[in-house]
Amino acid sequence: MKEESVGLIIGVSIGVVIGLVLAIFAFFCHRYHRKRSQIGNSSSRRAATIPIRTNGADSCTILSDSTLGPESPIKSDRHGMPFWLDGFKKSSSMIPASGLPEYAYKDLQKATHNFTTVIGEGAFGPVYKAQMSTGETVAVKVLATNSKQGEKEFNTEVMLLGRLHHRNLVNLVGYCAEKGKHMLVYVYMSNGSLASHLYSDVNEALSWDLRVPIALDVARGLEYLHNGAVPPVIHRDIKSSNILLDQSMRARVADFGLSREEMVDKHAAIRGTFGYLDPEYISSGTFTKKSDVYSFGVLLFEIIAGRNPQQGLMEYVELAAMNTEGKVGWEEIVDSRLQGNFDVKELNEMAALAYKCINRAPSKRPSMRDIVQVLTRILKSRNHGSHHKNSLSATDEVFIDTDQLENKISVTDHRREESLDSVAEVYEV
Ligand SMILES: Nc1ncnc2c1ncn2[C@@H]1O[C@H](COP(=O)(O)OP(=O)(O)OP(=O)(O)O)[C@@H](O)[C@H]1O
Repeated sequence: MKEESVGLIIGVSIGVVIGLVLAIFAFFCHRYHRKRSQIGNSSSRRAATIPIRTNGADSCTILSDSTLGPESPIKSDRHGMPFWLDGFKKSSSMIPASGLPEYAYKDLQKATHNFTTVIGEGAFGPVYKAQMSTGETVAVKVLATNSKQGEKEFNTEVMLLGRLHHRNLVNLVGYCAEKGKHMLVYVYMSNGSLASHLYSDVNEALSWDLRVPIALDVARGLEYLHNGAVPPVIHRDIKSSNILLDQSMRARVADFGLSREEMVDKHAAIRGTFGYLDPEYISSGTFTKKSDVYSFGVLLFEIIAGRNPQQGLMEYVELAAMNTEGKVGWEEIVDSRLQGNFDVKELNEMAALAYKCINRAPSKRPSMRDIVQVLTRILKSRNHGSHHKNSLSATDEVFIDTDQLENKISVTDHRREESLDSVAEVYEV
């Protein structure tokens, strides 16, 4: 009996020990599997960082892989960084990211007759006209230097323009990053830059009738950048040589090498073009949408006067503004080549708008949306005759509070662009 109970106790003890071992094993197995599945989930949700602009202080949009979808072409390296941040070694990754096709070096070489068809030269490098074998004509900008800054601007253009589409922007149609060369391929603008029409002795003086629609085209391009693009874009270098004209003399905004989102960059060197720079930006180092508005105001005066802002245009404007004392008009600043061939009312309205844009206080400057509305109205009354009942005078403060409107009507960027377009279409009869 004694022996039997000892055996029973030993048996129970062994059973308990085995049970405990099994329980501990099962517990660790469970924990291990849970951890594995957590790792799996978190890596599939890990944020992919998509550089929107890599010029200067990088500004990024964070999208999760799940947002991108399982078939997302955007690949991250083991640190979760996109490949194309690493220079251009893996530039083909930019194709799906930018949505732009990559052109073959040899095709561009052939289309430009071995890079002999130069049509311009900018800070970025030479620009060539290229006749592709498909029949399309394009403009090819070749990055002249291998500097880091140049590469950054190349990256900026590809990433930025690849996602921006508007008929008043010079759309990027592709790029080439081959054989150590970096090239940007654009829609060809057969009438060259606005500057070449304002200042060239070869081209005839631009008629007044064309100047107002050109101003509206530029305003619409900028309005899209400020309010249609997600995230918004500030151009930072609005000037007449960055406005290009197509065969019907419709204008598009070009050159996004300096573009970036709104930012404070007190320590960075002032960038942009002398004569067009917002004084507030110079003193504070803060570049905002209103700094683009200032440059646009200078451009409007340049269009009116046919004078270069780098050669004292604004002093001339300030003198005229003092003389007018709000009563007379701006006739004295009009391009002398127009010799009376301009509409005085339109001129006064456009100059009054330009003067608002160059107000020293950014908060007193109109937004690009306001500007589009005013210029649209000017052209609308041109088409309807100057005695149109509902037309508004230049002195009326009619800037619509579109922010308030926006709160009421939630529209997608696309629809918003379309609705603005339909307002602006009015003059295109
Ligand atoms: N898409 C295009 N179609 C036709 N001509 C173009 C095109 N892009 C540029 N050009 C021509 O090449 C010139 C140089 O252009 P680019 O944008 O490189 O420099 P920029 O704007 O004149 O000067 P910067 O680089 O200093 O701003 C333009 O003035 C224009 O005459």
